[in-house]
Amino acid sequence: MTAADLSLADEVKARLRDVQDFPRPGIVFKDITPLLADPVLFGRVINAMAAPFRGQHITKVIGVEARGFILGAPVALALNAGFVPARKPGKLPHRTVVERYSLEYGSDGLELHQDAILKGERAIIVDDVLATGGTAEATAKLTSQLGGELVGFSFLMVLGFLDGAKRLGADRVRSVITL
Ligand SMILES: O=P(O)(O)OC[C@H]1O[C@H](OP(=O)(O)OP(=O)(O)O)[C@H](O)[C@@H]1O
Ligand SMILES: Nc1ncnc2[nH]cnc12
Repeated sequence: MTAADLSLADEVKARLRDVQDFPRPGIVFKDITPLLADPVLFGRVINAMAAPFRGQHITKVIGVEARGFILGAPVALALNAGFVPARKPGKLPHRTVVERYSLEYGSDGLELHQDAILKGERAIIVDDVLATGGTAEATAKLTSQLGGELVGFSFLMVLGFLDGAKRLGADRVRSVITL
């Protein structure tokens, strides 16, 4: 880690807002909206999330609804890759593949369009938070079902105490900060 990375991590940590007991009692919710409102910091975060995957011939970036859209679309542009939305059930209009999963505060489902990723395409998954890893694991399963080659995961933050990285394979997980 360089000195510049260290100061970015510190700035990101300083700009997150902790909201106690949201959306359930006992959860400390990491609110990224103060960071998104700062265009300079937002731009530096996107650059840092794309950096580990530059030169790796990524052709698709999959962003997970909803906060993963905000980060995933600019990361896709930074990597000169296409953007693929992984959406909550019933939102995508064309034929889909579906996975259900549980997360830190509930359970849900995700879908990809069947033609969103071609066989052998090199893809990464982008999201704001890695908590239990349920969401990212479901997205990885969808990518594999379509025949994509999942190169890795890029998160803004990893909640290290929840062990999600182990579930995904720690060597494939990159993040700007770990909490
Ligand atoms: O690692 P996990 O335990 O699966 O949790 C991480 C997921 O939880 C949040 O999404 P949420 O479903 O709350 O959706 P949102 O982005 O629409 O708020 C977050 O944006 C990740 O996608
Ligand atoms: N603690 C948390 N804060 C924000 N987003 C989350 N997604 C899962 N857990 C979260």
